[in-house]
Amino acid sequence: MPNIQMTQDSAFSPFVATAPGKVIIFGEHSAVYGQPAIAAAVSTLRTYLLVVPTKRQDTHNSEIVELSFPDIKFDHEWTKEDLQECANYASKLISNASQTAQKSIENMDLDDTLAKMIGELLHKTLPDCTNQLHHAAALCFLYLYFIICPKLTNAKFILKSNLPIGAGLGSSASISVCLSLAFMKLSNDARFQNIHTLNSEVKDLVNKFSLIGEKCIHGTPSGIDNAVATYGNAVLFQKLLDPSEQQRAGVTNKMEILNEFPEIPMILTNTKIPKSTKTLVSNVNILFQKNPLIFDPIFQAMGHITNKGHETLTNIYKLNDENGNVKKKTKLMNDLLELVKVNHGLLTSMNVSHPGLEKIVNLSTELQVGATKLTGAGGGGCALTILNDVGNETNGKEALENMALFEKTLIDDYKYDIYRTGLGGKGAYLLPSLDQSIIEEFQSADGLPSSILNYINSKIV
Ligand SMILES: Nc1ncnc2c1ncn2[C@@H]1O[C@H](COP(=O)(O)OP(=O)(O)O)[C@@H](O)[C@H]1O
Ligand SMILES: C[C@@](O)(CCOP(=O)(O)O)CC(=O)O
Ligand SMILES: [Mg+2]
Repeated sequence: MPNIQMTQDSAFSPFVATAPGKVIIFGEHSAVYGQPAIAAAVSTLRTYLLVVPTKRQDTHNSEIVELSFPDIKFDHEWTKEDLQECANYASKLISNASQTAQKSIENMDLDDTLAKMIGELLHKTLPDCTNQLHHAAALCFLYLYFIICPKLTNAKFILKSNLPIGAGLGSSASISVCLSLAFMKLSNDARFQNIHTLNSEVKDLVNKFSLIGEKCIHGTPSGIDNAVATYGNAVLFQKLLDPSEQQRAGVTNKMEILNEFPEIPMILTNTKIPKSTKTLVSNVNILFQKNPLIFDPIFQAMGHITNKGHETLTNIYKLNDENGNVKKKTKLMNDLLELVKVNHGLLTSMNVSHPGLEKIVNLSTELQVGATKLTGAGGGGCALTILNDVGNETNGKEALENMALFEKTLIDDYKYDIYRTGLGGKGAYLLPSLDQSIIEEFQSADGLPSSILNYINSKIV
């Protein structure tokens, strides 16, 4: 580790970038194969990135870039010399991109040479790094750094999240969005000058850069997670696979913000069984390559579930809005639960469930509290239980007792965590100025104390 001294004055004021996690309601995995999927932001579970100027240099008077990722116990700093070769290559890449039909770097695919050069840089500067979590996070950080502001030094990036990591709630996308926003703010590129307004143009850029970050972490993302982390709310999303269709539409995916999205009673359960999206997505691809005639129809069926689910959710919203009749609502909720069950069954058929997830599925069936599906990549992580419409005429005392028993069993017997959180809400956000006391507390506190969360969240409007 370099011996650090204090030097010149700061070049920018500390700021925070934040982005939420997400829950996929219908269509994980099939989304990667161009099928529609529905997801919603979980705006209470977010990643927060504090960026501060460092005013430090190492013993050879080299400026540095520092990263502090305490959630995964990963700290590192690179000197300007460490970063120089990749920065030179990336600067050429950025300038070449502006002369192509795509016009700018965020429209280009992941550059294999740059990714390889960063791999070598990591091998040289972190020779003992065998931790996959560290490696993926460092690759995402450095790739976005090089393609957005490769000349930046004297900055420290402190990233903390109250989202469970690797649990299917989109922590990778939320960090990609925070890093993209932060690097865009620190870049001198004229295209990012309106960044504070976070208007739709800026959000479109954040969405594109964060998709590149997701590619660094798990290879072939559909783009739904970073879209929700960027735009917030609930979205109906479809990746366009056919280049001619992309060209016709002028975009690489179709996305509709769902303004008619009802509040649905649900519980999220985190099994705490670790999983890697990269591995699960690649395992599904192996199955698909081997038997496309079997798996393509499964993906298509999941697409139909999403469309039917969209229609059902919209009808529930309309009924709620009109204070509509209970019988109709019960029927619609039953339709929704049916779709949840089929979606989970299809995910199981592509081998992305886990015995720890099946325990939740079985318990919710046994106690008749609702229907459960895995959410996110599966293989562990979280399950989403959509609950019966408690409170209607068919649900009395017994239903409430079963609900209590469901939660108690999950927590006390299975040792799982549960979240009772609403869906939707604010997407990416930038806080350009902060009280000094918050900056200090953010850096020194273990995790994210409520004083920090309350302060930052109260400013997200
Ligand atoms: N708070 C965090 N700090 C550092 N890295 C993080 C953080 N959250 C997510 N990551 C990165 O994202 C990866 C997890 O992404 P992924 O496997 O897609 O799971 P998910 O997106 O479901 O949480 C981790 O391996 C790590 O590299
Ligand atoms: C499996 C997938 O559909 C969702 C992955 O979500 P997560 O990383 O498990 O939160 C992949 C994707 O859509 O990019
Ligand atoms: Mg992820």
